Amino acid sequence: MFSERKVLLVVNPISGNKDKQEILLKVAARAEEDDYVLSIFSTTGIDDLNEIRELVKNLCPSRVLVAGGDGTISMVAEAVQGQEVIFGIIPAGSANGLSADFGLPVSIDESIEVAFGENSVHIDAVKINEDISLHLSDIGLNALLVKNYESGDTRGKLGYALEMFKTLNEHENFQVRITTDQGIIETEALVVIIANAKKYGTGISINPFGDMSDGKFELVIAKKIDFIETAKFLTGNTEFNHDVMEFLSVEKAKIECLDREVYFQVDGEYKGLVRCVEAEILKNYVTVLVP
Ligand SMILES: Nc1ncnc2c1ncn2[C@@H]1O[C@H](COP(=O)(O)OP(=O)(O)OP(=O)(O)O)[C@@H](O)[C@H]1O
Repeated sequence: MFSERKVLLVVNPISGNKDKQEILLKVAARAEEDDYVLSIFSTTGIDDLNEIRELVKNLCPSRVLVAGGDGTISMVAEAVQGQEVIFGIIPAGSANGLSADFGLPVSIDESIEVAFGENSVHIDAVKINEDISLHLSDIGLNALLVKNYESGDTRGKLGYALEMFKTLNEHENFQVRITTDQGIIETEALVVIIANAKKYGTGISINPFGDMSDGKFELVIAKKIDFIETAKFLTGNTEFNHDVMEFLSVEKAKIECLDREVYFQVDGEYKGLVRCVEAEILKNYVTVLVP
């Protein structure tokens, strides 16, 4: 039987290069106010998924709150999936793309208010090979940027900006074959994005059709760098030149890189080089507290 009054807070101590003390103190105060028994789990970066899964099974909290970036949020969503909990987010990463897509407030006080509130939505996830993505994953240019960022010395938005120059120089297009129930596309690509959501944490809206609860995900295929099409993206225009950009809304896809292995990232976590990814929607994956 799940207790109504237990809350687990999962904190990533290193995300976004931010001290989490204020969050811990404020969540503790709010939990006490609302008569919740609070437990805290601090991630280590090693086997967190299994440890949190076990902890949630044993503790039976009714709410699990996460203070971290997108990688931590996705990992905890996977850990609590299938268990009877609702999921609250206190944005504490460097980019916080997922939180932006949910329209979550950026201030700690307001996000704690939402995380202890009653308003929730079911959201889908995308299973990509063995990984779970709630937000945006991709192969190609952006995944190389994530790889460079992870191995760089500077965290936060400045870190991304510094690595962008290096990444644009290093990147090469690749040949890809994409098989869906809408047919087969074979093309050269700069990046293929598997998008459950709309925006990267930088605020760039990459998928104007994104809806995390619609039972589908989008494939965004950018074939080359084109400033006019990029400007259209940024201004929310959805009429694209199909020689440059292609969108598909699907439940399942197979993406094969034909000429070489390509960089792959899931919700901001670099996963290595891949030759093939298979993606499938998992409908109503978790329940998330929203404003
Ligand atoms: N205690 C820890 N020490 C080192 N790495 C950790 C620790 N806890 C979690 N991690 C790593 O943090 C990553 C997830 O970070 P997350 O996406 O939440 O934040 P972020 O916004 O990416 O933060 P940043 O942008 O500063 O990396 C995972 O790779 C995970 O292995």
